Amino acid sequence: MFLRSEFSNKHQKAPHKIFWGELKEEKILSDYFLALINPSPCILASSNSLKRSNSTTENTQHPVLMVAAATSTTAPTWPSAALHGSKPTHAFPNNEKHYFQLSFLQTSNSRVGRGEAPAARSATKGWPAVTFEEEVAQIKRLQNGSDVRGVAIEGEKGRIVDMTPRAVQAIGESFGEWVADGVESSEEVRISVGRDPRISGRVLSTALFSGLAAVGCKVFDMGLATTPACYMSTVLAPFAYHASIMMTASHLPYTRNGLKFFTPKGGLTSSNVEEICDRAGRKYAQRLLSTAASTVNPVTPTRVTFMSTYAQHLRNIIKERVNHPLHYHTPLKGFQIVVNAGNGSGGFFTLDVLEKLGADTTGSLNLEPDGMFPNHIPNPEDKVAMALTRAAVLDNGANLGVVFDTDVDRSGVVDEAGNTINGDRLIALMSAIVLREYPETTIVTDARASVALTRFITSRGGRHCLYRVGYRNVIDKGVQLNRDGNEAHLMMETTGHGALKENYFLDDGAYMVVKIIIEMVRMRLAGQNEGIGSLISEFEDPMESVELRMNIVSLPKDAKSDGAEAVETLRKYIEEGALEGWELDSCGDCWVSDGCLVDSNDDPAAIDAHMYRVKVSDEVNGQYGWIHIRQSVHNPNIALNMQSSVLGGCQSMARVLLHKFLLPSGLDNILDISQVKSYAGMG
Ligand SMILES: O=P(O)(O)OC[C@H]1O[C@H](O)[C@H](O)[C@@H](O)[C@@H]1O
Repeated sequence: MFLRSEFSNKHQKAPHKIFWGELKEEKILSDYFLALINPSPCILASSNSLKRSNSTTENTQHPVLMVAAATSTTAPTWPSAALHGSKPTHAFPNNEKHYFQLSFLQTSNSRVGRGEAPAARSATKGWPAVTFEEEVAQIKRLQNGSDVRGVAIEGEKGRIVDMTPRAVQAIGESFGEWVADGVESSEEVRISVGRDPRISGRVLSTALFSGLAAVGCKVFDMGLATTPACYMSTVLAPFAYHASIMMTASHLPYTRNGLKFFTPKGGLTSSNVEEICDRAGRKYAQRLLSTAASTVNPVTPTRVTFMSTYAQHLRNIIKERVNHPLHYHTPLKGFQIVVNAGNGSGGFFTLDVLEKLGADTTGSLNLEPDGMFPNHIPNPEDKVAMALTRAAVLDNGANLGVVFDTDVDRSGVVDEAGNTINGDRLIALMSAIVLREYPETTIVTDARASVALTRFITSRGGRHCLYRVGYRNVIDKGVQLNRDGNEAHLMMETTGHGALKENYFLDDGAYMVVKIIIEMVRMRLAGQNEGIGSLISEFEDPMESVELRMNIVSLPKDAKSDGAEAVETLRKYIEEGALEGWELDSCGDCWVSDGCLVDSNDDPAAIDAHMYRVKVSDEVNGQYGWIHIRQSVHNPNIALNMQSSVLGGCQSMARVLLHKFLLPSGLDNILDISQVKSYAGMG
């Protein structure tokens, strides 16, 4: 009898799917292995050799099949040296009973993956059936809010490859069907695909093309592209595709990859993506459990050079809005703008937008796409990225520095004095620009924004709506406010994601920069020479601002529900008055003037992660800070953000959290609270 279960490998500190087996005959085991690995070369290692040769197994391009002796005293000794490039052979003493745990740890560039050996499984007599639901769940777990994200190549300790070509193919098929369902006419469904420079992009996009083509879609390959460009390919003539997919994992490590989906109506919502992943999971599982071999059939998509049309579109916006009285076609003449693309997809902005408009871009950094991101993570929240850009601006005496994330849906800037403008400060800058154009408009942000930002917005006549973390939540809230008659022109997350009503409500880092550049030129034309940073000179940073994480240490399948329970438990503690001076923020109809949020408003989108913001006061200072607790979108952890207007305020909040909540509630059994302990000075 064989059992199969999830299990945490203590050496790898990560969950792995395992096969538990009691094996009597050499033949069965070796047949199973041969069928499973054939024809790919693989490494076969015992748990001991794996322990000893971790580096070997992690660096290899071959799948690793781990064979760990479990409880048996007669467990076989596998060759301690890993076998490369050949099928494993091992003589088992006949007619002896052996107990094994078999686990696929990692795969790459391989036709064999965890859960991807259908023929082998069904052909192996007596081997346990893999449950359909489990395989569906694997694909469903790739959903990350409104995106798909997963590990595409080996390299991360404790993470298995789950974004495999077959998974991507199945998602492509179900997205193609989903799009076709929404197309009224009988015309052929046309879908474009772009990607960032990640090294897994080429192989995975081949799988995506194949999936889309398999359900009858005509596929257009944009090659290296940006996320906003993918959306724009659905609206700009003559392209106007029915839909588009951007393959990217944004600022995540080079090992990850992901998908973002668009139709002319905008980005898909979390529930759309859930539906697509559910459908894809069924396809994937059916295929996996059938005896028929399944392969990724290569198709040749039509290659399009959309990025040059998109760059021209951005140039036209700048030309038209600046409307330069002397040189209409080169409105950026006389400006030096340094771009740091972080070796992601943003380099085009320097060459095809700024230089063609007359800007000097000397001093720009990391423009060459490189899917290993050798210099730093392309991310405007990254300290190195911002510091290098600041240095480049100051060294070159530039007027502006621009930092893009990998796929250019986020950006940050540096003003000519070297002030870095990201997070809340970027929202303040954009608010100043937008409120000039649309007085009294509502600005929607996530609830990690500072009280000072609310003050900044309201003092300029605007209204501030704080909403749930997650850029789609923020954007959807803005869409809903407009639909309900509350004009909201700017929706921005503190991560740098931002959308404008005038730009299709599209999450678009390039458009933010376009707006800032237009304002910079406009200011100079109006005789204001202080530079863009002067628009936020009154903005105050919070006295203290901290983010801590608590990893959820339960089994992966329980992590989501355990995370939700932890967050909900804090809510109950606060509602019951267990934490003196702590009060849940609430904002009734959801737009407010003085900054508050409880995540109880599940309109327009269903709650994808539990989160609350809590106001914190004491007798001496009155209300001095807030704490925001939430489930992470990407990883099994709880994020804690705190801000305080008094020195030591964040530490005192951390202490209360530790002693009045985490320890008494017993949540320290499912959460790793070491960061909180150490911040509270107790670690
Ligand atoms: O939950 P975390 O790991 O902190 O990530 C949260 C962030 O994830 C992505 O980057 C989304 O694009 C953001 O909208 C979100 O704020």
